[in-house]
Amino acid sequence: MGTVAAHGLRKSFGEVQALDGVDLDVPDGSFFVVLGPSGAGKTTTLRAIAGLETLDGGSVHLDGRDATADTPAARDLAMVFQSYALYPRRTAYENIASPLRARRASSSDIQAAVQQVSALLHIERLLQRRPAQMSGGEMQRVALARALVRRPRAFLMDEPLTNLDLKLRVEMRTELTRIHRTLGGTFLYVTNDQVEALSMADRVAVLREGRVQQVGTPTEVYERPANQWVAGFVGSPRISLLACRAEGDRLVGAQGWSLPRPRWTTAEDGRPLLLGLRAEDVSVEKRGEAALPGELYGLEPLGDRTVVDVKVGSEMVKVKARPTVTGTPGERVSVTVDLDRAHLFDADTGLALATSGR
Ligand SMILES: Nc1ncnc2c1ncn2[C@@H]1O[C@H](COP(=O)(O)OP(=O)(O)OP(=O)(O)O)[C@@H](O)[C@H]1O
Repeated sequence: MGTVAAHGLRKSFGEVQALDGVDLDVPDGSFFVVLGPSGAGKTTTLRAIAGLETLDGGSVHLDGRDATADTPAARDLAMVFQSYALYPRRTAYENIASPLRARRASSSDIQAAVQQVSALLHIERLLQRRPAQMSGGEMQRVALARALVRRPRAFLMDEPLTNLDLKLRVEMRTELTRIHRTLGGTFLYVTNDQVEALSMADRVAVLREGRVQQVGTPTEVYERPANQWVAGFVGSPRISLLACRAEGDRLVGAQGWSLPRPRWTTAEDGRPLLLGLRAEDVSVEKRGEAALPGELYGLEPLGDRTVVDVKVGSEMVKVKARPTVTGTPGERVSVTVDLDRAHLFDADTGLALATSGR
């Protein structure tokens, strides 16, 4: 078993309210990612769960038992940090073996366990090297192996891929998902990288200023963001938000445009709203009924696609287009909107509007 539950975690550092009532329910065997920007409280949350931080309030339950007062060792959790924290004078083998030695396992058991985890991480050829003789990515694998070699209740991982170059990071994302599937333990992983969160997690909690904004599958968080902030934080290019209000069967933009009111929205007339458009749900290539008149502002070629910036009045809409798209700044264009995929937020509260039947 490996369920981790944190309820109402509160922690301040002087003036800074790092955790402001964090609730997390991490199911046994899940790959659970806490996603948030720098300073959101991700590390503090992990440290609190690990027992490394004294809390101002809240509780931590492990496998259903209150562990709030337990020592870090009694919690039986393994931490992996972005700094590898390997013993510099010991070989990779000795580093990986160290948690088992501390438990006085027999040397044949240690050898079998180190071999098994090294095969899983493809690091057999590194076992006799010391940290100074390894690359960052290799050290990261050894650090992971050291965490994985014992079977803790859960693994807590604090941005473990941050120090790797892009290629290795992409590789390690796939590796971690594979390792999770092979080992079947509970992974609680924190990151500020939405691609990591969306690609690896089976559940994501989005954290901002010490508060959980939304918990859901990656698809739910992306497709049905609970509020304007989550919509803006998750997704690249960033979602475009246009000020508007509902009037009868129309949606009327502050910049003078008007679109048919989406059938699914329950907004009352006149309330200030924000229309959220993801770059893949709009296009500049064709004209249609639901179109925003605009002016081409710039093109950002990204190889497999080009992001087109279109100015609609004084607001900007980002459009994902084919790499072959052409245009000159200043040119009049029209942005076609897939209204069934658009989002509406209350401009005052930032909350997503209740939808009917979507
Ligand atoms: N020991 C400390 N003393 C004072 N302030 C702290 C301490 N630890 C964290 N903080 C503050 O608490 C807030 C949350 O920090 P935390 O490290 O948990 O954020 P984070 O989401 O992990 O950020 P990052 O992605 O940059 O690591 C930040 O404002 C940080 O400056």
